[in-house]
Amino acid sequence: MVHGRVSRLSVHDVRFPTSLGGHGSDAMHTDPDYSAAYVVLETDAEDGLKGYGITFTLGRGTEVVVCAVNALAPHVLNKDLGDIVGDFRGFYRQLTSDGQLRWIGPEKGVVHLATAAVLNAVWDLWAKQEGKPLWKLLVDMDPRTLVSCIDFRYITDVLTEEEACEILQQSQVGKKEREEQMLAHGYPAYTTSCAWLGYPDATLKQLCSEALKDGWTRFKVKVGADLQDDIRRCRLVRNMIGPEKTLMMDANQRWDVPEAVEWMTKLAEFKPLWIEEPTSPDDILGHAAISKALAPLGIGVATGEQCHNRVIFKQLLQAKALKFLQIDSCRLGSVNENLSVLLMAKKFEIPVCPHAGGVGLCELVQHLIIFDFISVSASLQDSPSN
Ligand SMILES: C[C@H](O)[C@@H](O)[C@@H](O)[C@H](O)C(=O)O
Ligand SMILES: [Mg+2]
Repeated sequence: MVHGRVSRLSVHDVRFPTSLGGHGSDAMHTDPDYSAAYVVLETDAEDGLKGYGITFTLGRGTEVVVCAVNALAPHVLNKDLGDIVGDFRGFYRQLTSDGQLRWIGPEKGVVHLATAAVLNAVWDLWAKQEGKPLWKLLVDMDPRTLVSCIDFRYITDVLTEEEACEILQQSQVGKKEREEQMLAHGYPAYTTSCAWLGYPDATLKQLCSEALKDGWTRFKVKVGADLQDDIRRCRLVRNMIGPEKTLMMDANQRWDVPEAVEWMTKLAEFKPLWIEEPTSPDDILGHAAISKALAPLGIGVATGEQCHNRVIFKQLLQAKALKFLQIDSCRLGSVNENLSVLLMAKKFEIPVCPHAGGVGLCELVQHLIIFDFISVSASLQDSPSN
């Protein structure tokens, strides 16, 4: 039983100097300091449990998100946790509809990142009070309760509450076996850690050979800044991993649409499974054009880490603009909004491969993707997450 009144919300600006070693660097973020706006919720309950939630940020951006979290705090403080999760859709709607704060969103940008951090902390506290990891809390929840956490506003043309329930009902078959499979074998993953853009070739080689020794079979390489560099680096990695293992490429929004097609045509010889974020994350039709042009080369488009909200994901799916959908546990409005995107992806039969290249993201998103496999997609095909 969830209980307690929220008595304190604190938010910390946590930063790691990753830019010093070029860790996390890509064609657009050349000096990223992996950081987080880190929220802690306390209640007056005697169990002493706290809820921890983050949103991923980069360096100085963190101070802006911390401000936004503080601006949202009055919505949470002195609220009964039972009331919050008992009407989670209403609470999500309350946070995202704040009459003054929504002007600097709505449901996008800093204010949405802050919403994610706060709601991630609420979910964490709920799971802790139930004595379960988050994925298990979700897996054990009945479909009606699960969908009652989702705000369906703006997506009912594609997914209604009834349809969402049906999807969850249908996936009840084989759920127990899939849960056992996850507990025994875990979820397949890929690594990005070998090939950040700022790494010299020697580092790339060393990390790649270590990753191969550790048993990795899927590798993502950063591309997009300089074509000749990309050709050299992709050749190096492909030669090291051999023809059978999987290679993905990530351009972090560097290109215009025709440029993306041209550039990827030149990198096609390295047989990438996908090109991630080839262009602006807001350009739905641009992604669709790139998808269409690259399909004959066997290259899929992946995107989502900077996709603002469920509406953009809805349109990417409607426009057949992506072959791999990358949810982010901190960019969308926490579990609540991610649930709606997982269900839409299932409806369109698009595999979900979460984004996790940042501090804390792997830890968070594993809960969502394990839930997705057990309770929604029921498939591991084409779905490595990093
Ligand atoms: C700045 C970050 O490291 C990004 O480069 C990273 O999230 C990346 O896009 C990824 O897909 O992991
Ligand atoms: Mg990426």
